[in-house]
Amino acid sequence: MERIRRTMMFVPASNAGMLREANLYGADSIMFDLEDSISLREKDSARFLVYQAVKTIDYENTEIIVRINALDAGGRDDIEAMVRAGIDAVRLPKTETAQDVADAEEVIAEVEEKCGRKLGSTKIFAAIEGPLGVLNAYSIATASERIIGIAIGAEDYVTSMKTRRYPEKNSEELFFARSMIVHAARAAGIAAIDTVFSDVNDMDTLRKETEFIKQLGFDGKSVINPRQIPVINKVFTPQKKEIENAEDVMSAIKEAEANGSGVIALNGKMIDKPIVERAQRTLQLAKAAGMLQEGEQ
Ligand SMILES: CC(=O)SCCNC(=O)CCNC(=O)[C@H](O)C(C)(C)COP(=O)(O)OP(=O)(O)OC[C@H]1O[C@@H](n2cnc3c(N)ncnc32)[C@H](O)[C@@H]1OP(=O)(O)O
Ligand SMILES: O=C([O-])CC(=O)C(=O)O
Ligand SMILES: [Mg+2]
Repeated sequence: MERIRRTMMFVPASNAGMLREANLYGADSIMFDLEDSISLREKDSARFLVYQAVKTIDYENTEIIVRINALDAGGRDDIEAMVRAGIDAVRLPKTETAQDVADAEEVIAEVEEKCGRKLGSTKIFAAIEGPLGVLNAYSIATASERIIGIAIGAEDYVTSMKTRRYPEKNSEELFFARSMIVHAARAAGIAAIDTVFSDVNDMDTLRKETEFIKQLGFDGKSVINPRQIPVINKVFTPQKKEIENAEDVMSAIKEAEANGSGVIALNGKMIDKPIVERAQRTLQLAKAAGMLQEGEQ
């Protein structure tokens, strides 16, 4: 079954308590951070803590991702330890070009070979956090067979654009970058993940922002605090009414096909191929979110 990625929670890797409890909050993916939430003097101990955590804690079926440092700032050591620990994917920060992905992939492949892991088993998420990366989004998204998704990192992006975030103005400063990233991901057939929302007490704006990025086509959102998870998961989980509507669409099109037609009206609305594909997608997501059993519909 397809992996659902509504929420990817950043967990600062220097905090042993957070590492231990990271799986308790219902995030679809956990993303241990070795990069910007870790001070320089804690980098080595944080890497060691994540290695131990991944080796010894049962995170069950949750996807385990680690955000590494730039290759010339400790990232090679991060890859060495994380591939050995057996994580699912590496998140590359501040990806600017396809070459950045190729460079990381070379190190990952070397370590896989050295420690006997299956070649290609460590996947890559590339975070795009600056204007050059945005302009190169499609070549980044297609730079490696290992890439399973791209994400926008808005805090660094607005900083490099010499602006700031304006959630109170519908985040218009992010519209171009979000559009580029979601188009690149869709054209490449991989996941598109939106950026963090930094006010951990403003659930109302978080919900509105999540509804908006869902409207653009994103699969999910990066998270910085457990309290944000239920808000985002709810927006990205098909609701009962949507599931019922998708089931009605599937029944209607079966009836049309039985009568030799590819189009039919349901409650005054036209149903044909793209609408059927959307209904199938809703049912797939509902299954992945545990709302429907495998085999239903
Ligand atoms: C721009 C970027 O690079 S963003 C990515 C890097 N940044 C991060 O990873 C930051 C992650 N988030 C955090 O560190 C924190 O949530 C903060 C600093 C934003 C807010 O901290 P607080 O106000 O103390 O959080 P809060 O009071 O809601 O914490 C409640 C509980 O959740 C835990 N928690 C909070 N955030 C996280 C997290 N990201 N992962 C795991 N557990 C967490 C706390 O340890 C606490 O647990 P406890 O009740 O057992 O003590
Ligand atoms: O990737 C993210 O959403 C967090 C981040 O590093 C940024 O916003 O710069
Ligand atoms: Mg960043």
